[in-house]
Amino acid sequence: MTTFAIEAHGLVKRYGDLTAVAGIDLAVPRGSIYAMLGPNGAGKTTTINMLTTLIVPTAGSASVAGYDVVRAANQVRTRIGVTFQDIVVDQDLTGREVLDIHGRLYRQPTAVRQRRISELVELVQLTDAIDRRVRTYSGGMKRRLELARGLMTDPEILFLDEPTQGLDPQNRVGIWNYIRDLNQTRDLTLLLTTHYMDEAEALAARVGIVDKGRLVVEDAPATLVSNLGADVIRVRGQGERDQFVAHLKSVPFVIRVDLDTLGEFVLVYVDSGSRRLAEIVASAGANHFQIDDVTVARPSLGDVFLHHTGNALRD
Ligand SMILES: Nc1ncnc2c1ncn2[C@@H]1O[C@H](COP(=O)(O)OP(=O)(O)OP(=O)(O)O)[C@@H](O)[C@H]1O
Repeated sequence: MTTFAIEAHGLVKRYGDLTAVAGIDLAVPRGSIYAMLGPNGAGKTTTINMLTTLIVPTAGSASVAGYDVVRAANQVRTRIGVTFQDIVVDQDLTGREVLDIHGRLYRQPTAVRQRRISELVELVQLTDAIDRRVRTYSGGMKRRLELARGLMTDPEILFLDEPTQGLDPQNRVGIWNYIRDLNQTRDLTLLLTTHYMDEAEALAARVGIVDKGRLVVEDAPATLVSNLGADVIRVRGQGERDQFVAHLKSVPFVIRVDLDTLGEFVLVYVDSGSRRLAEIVASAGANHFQIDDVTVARPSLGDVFLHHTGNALRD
């Protein structure tokens, strides 16, 4: 048994001239939660589709649960669960029928299917709704049913493509709790994609930031953030901005300087915002930059994304 549930080396997917995934390396330890964070079109779904054997890589290799995703695709399939971004089930079916059909696809005997369904329905709290048509479910209930479907075959590894897309905050937190529970109580490895920074931060031991088909940086969320600096001073104003920025870059306690995507704010990463604020304000004045607005905050994963890609993380 390898220590990694998911491994990828130089994974590439091209569609004609378009490179959807441009060489991704991954090593996700067994029993951990890994989040791929990136904007729409970054290549997250394509990566998941390769890892779950739905599409064949153009180049590179990957193994899931110790099996090669191309040469041993069937072995991989019996060890994973997948939940998709969109509800893929026929909405005229009842929740129970959806789960039952999924079990049949995997040739589970009737008794096993029935046992799994009653266990999972309780787990995702759909007991009262399980015999209703999926069409009548709320968005949160459909997601929970998707989770249950992904778990029908008792997978070692669960892939979740944007598990809380389109849900309200309360439902999102509910799904997060299920995901955490699954990870802790069943030692399930989870790989999820998201473009919500709070989701990656709340759930994942490690976050890989994906942009334009590449993994630009990967680490524990707290490490990614603290590498930027303890605090970020955001400054908006008018005048000699370039001169101000050039000066900041020469100040010893300034760890990094970025501009936000609109070029509106100068982001000054420092060791201590409260201690350095007065000096930053003074140096703006000395460099002919008149401050309109200044705030001090802890950096976020959004700042990490901006720093590494030059873009804001947006839908
Ligand atoms: N079957 C396909 N044929 C052609 N291009 C594709 C195909 N699938 C994906 N792409 C392109 O590959 C790129 C990556 O898409 P992908 O869906 O993997 O991104 P993503 O990060 O999952 O985005 P989202 O958050 O919107 O799901 C996009 O430019 C997309 O248009």
